[in-house]
Amino acid sequence: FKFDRCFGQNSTQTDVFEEVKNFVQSALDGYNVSLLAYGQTGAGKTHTMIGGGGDHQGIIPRSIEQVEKRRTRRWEYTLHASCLEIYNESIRDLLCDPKDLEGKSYTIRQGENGLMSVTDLMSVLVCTREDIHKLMTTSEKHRTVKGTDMNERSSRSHTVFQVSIPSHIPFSRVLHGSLNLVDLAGSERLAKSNATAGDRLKETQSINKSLSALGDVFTSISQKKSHVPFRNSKLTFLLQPCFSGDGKALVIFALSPSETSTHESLCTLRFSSLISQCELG
Ligand SMILES: Nc1ncnc2c1ncn2[C@@H]1O[C@H](COP(=O)(O)OP(=O)(O)OP(=O)(O)O)[C@@H](O)[C@H]1O
Repeated sequence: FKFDRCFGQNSTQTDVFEEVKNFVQSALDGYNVSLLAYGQTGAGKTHTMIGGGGDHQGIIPRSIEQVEKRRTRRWEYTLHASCLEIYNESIRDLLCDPKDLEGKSYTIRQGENGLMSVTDLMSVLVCTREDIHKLMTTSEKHRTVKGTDMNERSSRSHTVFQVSIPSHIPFSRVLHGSLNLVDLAGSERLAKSNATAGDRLKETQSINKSLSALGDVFTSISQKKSHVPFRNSKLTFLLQPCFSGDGKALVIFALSPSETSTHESLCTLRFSSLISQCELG
């Protein structure tokens, strides 16, 4: 397998972030940028994307901060953030109090400019570091996490942080870039997480189906097919602008060092191999 970069056990999130810094900033130049964390349960996707406090902040808070920092007096832009999860192929607003979800209908719509929007989704203006932290705390509180044999706080959904960035270049046009930071649900086999019955089984089947739809999209792109099946899952439909046209995508693969995870690690590496063959626009 060939990688762009490999980080070992002693790497810090700062090492990883140094690599992605310039990438996320291209959202300011009008690109639809997505950064996804992929891997089996417990491998460290959420740790990488969300992280903890202080020096242990993950990629999501660092990226939003990084983009916010580039504001100059000549280059005006605003950051509007929203956060959703895709659970059993349904969208939930993670910034909305669960008590207030009744009557809301979350549907993905494609605008005339090709960009996606989700109806009824809450969007907040982000101006300061405190705004980012508030956003992270609220969404963390509302995410669907359950204990499995592999991770006592396993994410059972795909979490998508979206930042839309309309920016006005003086005497020029308005750009509509976006940053989509995605913490994917685990890619493990059913038996591995012992999710073999009830709700947990349904969740895992739904996760596997949508990850397989993501794989189908990358297979079609790598084979330069005229039809790419974006509409086969909510996740791929939502991220369509990032995987075509003015899109940019970067995937971080999280691997478990344990020998018992060899099968899952190989599957993850095969997926990474497929993605490295894709050319976007
Ligand atoms: N690089 C790391 N350094 C320290 N702790 C880590 C690291 N990676 C993961 N962990 C810890 O391992 C546990 C599992 O990690 P995490 O929740 O990020 O996995 P995940 O891949 O998101 O799993 P799931 O798909 O089940 O949500 C957590 O307690 C996390 O803090």
